Amino acid sequence: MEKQPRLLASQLLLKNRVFEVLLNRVILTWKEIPANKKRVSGSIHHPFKVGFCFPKFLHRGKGESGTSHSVSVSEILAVRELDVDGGTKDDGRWQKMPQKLTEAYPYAFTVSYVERVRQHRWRCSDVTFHCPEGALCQQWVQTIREQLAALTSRPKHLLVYINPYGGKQQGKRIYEQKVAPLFACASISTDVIVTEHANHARDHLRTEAELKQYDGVVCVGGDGMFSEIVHGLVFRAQKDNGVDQNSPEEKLVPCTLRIGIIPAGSTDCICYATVGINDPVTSALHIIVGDSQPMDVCSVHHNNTFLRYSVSLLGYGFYGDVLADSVRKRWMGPARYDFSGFKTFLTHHHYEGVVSFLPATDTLGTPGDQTRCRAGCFICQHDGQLYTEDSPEKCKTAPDVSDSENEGGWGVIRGKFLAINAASMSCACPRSPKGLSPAAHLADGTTDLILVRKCSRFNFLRHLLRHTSKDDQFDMTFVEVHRVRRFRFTPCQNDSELDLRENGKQLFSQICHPAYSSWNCDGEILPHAAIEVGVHCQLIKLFARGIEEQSLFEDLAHPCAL
Ligand SMILES: CCCCCCCCCCCCC/C=C/[C@@H](O)[C@H](COP(=O)(O)O)NC(C)=O
Ligand SMILES: Nc1ncnc2c1ncn2[C@@H]1O[C@H](COP(=O)(O)OP(=O)(O)O)[C@@H](O)[C@H]1O
Ligand SMILES: [Ca+2]
Repeated sequence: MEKQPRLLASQLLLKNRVFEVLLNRVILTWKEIPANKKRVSGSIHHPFKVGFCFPKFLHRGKGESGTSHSVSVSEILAVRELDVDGGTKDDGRWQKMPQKLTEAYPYAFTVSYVERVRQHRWRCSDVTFHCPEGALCQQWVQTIREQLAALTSRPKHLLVYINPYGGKQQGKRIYEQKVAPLFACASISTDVIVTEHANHARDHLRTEAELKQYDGVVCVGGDGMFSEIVHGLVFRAQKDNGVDQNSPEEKLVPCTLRIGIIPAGSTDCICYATVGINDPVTSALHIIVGDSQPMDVCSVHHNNTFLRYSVSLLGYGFYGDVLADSVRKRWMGPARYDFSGFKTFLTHHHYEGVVSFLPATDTLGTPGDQTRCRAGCFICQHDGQLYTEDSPEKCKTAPDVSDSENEGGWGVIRGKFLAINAASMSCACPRSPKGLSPAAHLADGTTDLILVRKCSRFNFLRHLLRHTSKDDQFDMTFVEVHRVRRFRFTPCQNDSELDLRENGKQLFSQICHPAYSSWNCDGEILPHAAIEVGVHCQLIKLFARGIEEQSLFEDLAHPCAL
């Protein structure tokens, strides 16, 4: 690999120890100089001469050197000059010989950067380097600033919506205390709107917001609030491009503005599944460094009329009933889902209907894969397509699409279901870290259709519990899963119920066993049970990068090992 040209190299003071500090186009490194190799030690003679020289790395071998740190330039948040003790800092001339090491380094600058701590959590760390000369200090600050200015993917101006009532009603406090200071540190300017009612953010984005001036939209809230932002932005993109949302077959125009999620809701599965953790500071840092993660969006129609978009879960039966029951219990906060979940489990209703679906036969992955959608996912980079122009030989073992009996053909399944779930991403969340469909992809243009047929309470409990353990929740006789591009659902009444009704026991039947459930669409109840769903590959983009592999971020945390 070609070596990156050096931009700056100096010996600077950090916490009273001398470090070799090096900046090239991609990385800032600082490495302690062992006492025996220091050119400057406790008694100082010519501390200023070290400034502009370009010394070789003094030590490469292990054990010989002191501590060494590196940070990728793309993960530096800001740099600022520090106003250190003015006593020794005058017009550039020295009044007297400095007695202490620190006196010989009277200028300083601080670099704020992303530090990875455990479990995908990011923090903002500061390191302050002391310089012997003001000019050198300024040169460092200016060079790093120029490097940061050249990073074009970073947002400069953001539109922020805060739902003050999401989750535990902490949205405003979380933004003001944890996020706003970081945006200010990174010189990001913001226009902040605290929502006053449901759909405030959606309607503002649909009509009023002057989107051209922004580099992104930030959503402080939960999955429901994120859904509002998606609806506003997707509607706006279609309106501006003359696309009719009501046509289920229409190809939608992608949104150009990226969306950042500061988690402050109840489930926060979209944040969790795209970042790996629900942590406001981590999310703010992903926004600042200008990450980009494309995501699929499902459109939901009823009788050729547009109903809603879904990004995470479309659930009929169990998850629909949980949501319907929890709506009136919002006062309980996030615990409402546990309460309603338990209650719905006990009622154990099943629903009859017909599911028809267009299988995604030409994709690289399957729902049973052990591989996971992670940062830089290979499958998502190819839009989930099996054949790409640049790699026709890549997938020789895959079935020949033209021979497949499913080509253009729809599968049809009629049955009695406890749950019908369509997960267009894993839906990982703190409740289920692997999610509803662990192998689903964020941006492959498909959704995983999970059909849970009528079974005993005991078996359904086993299935639910497997969402929280290593065991495969799909490996059960009453569960099947299909990776699909489109699907339809038509409810129908159970024959046995019709019999009951004909026998004049309607009331009993309706109370004990309602014919219809409702669809939970990213936390919203849909007004119709009969729906048609299509996946729109990579319709939106998030300020995220997907979940980082543990080993990858360990390497990045110690890039000297690379
Ligand atoms: C007995 C043990 C049961 C464990 C089952 C664990 C499965 C959990 C899978 C949850 C998948 C959640 C998908 C996300 C849905 C959100 O869009 C929605 C709305 O979230 P919000 O209120 O806006 O944060 N939340 C719910 C629970 O429907
Ligand atoms: N100011 C507001 N007052 C009442 N409801 C709001 C307000 N702003 C947003 N909402 C709605 O609150 C619902 C829940 O918000 P969300 O942030 O997802 O929290 P949670 O995860 O707790 O459900 C969303 O459907 C959103 O439309
Ligand atoms: Ca997908």
